[in-house]
Amino acid sequence: MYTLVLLRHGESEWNLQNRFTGWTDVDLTPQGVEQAAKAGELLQEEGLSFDLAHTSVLKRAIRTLWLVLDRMDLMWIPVQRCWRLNERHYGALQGLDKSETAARYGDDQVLKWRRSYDLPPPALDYDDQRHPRFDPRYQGLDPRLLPDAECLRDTVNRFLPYWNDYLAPQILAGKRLIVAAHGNSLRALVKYLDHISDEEILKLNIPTGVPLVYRLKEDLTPIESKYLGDPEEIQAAIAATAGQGRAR
Ligand SMILES: O=C(O)[C@H](O)COP(=O)(O)O
Repeated sequence: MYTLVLLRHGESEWNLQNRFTGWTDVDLTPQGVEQAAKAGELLQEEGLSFDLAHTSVLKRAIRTLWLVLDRMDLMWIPVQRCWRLNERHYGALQGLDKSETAARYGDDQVLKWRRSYDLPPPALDYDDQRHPRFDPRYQGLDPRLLPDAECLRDTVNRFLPYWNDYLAPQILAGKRLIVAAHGNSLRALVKYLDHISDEEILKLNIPTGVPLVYRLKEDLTPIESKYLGDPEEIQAAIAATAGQGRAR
């Protein structure tokens, strides 16, 4: 049996402001910092440890990982960062207030943009200065790989090569991994691992800063998965995440 830990970053500045974030590189709030340290504590209390860590190239996930590893006295383990673990690209919605967007386009439309498998949000303009092609961290990549908006299917497709090339082989080699990433890049992984249907994935919300522990069989199919922490608080955090896209 293998163990794999997934962790969405702690609360970010734009989570707090309820704005679509995607590839925008915002930092953690003080509460997000606290959530990350608490996640480290919970992981340690659970008796877990790690050999390798993976994260995106966005600072809310990187800092969350730092705080977890610091809390666990594991700052020395190798960390691999990759754009393939980034949040789903939210296209032209990035920066907009989620509730205001729902008031304008309707709750149902925003739910589809946030949670459907195959409906991408409106794309960022190719010449928009926020387009990833202008960001130095993506300079070495084939520009055709860079998204201007993604539906979850697109995120699954860019995430899977990372699973196949790094995560799965490392787990099979006996390495204990933690993956600190984002609400929708982790939905992509959970969908893949748990074989969640395109319809059911609409209902999956992952809260900030709560470790999700998977136990996997030898063939990497899940035996079980569970969040660490107080079940009521976790349910409330999941419901709050789901509710962010409704008009007030
Ligand atoms: O990119 C974002 O706005 C959040 O990290 C995830 O947002 P969502 O829960 O609205 O998909």
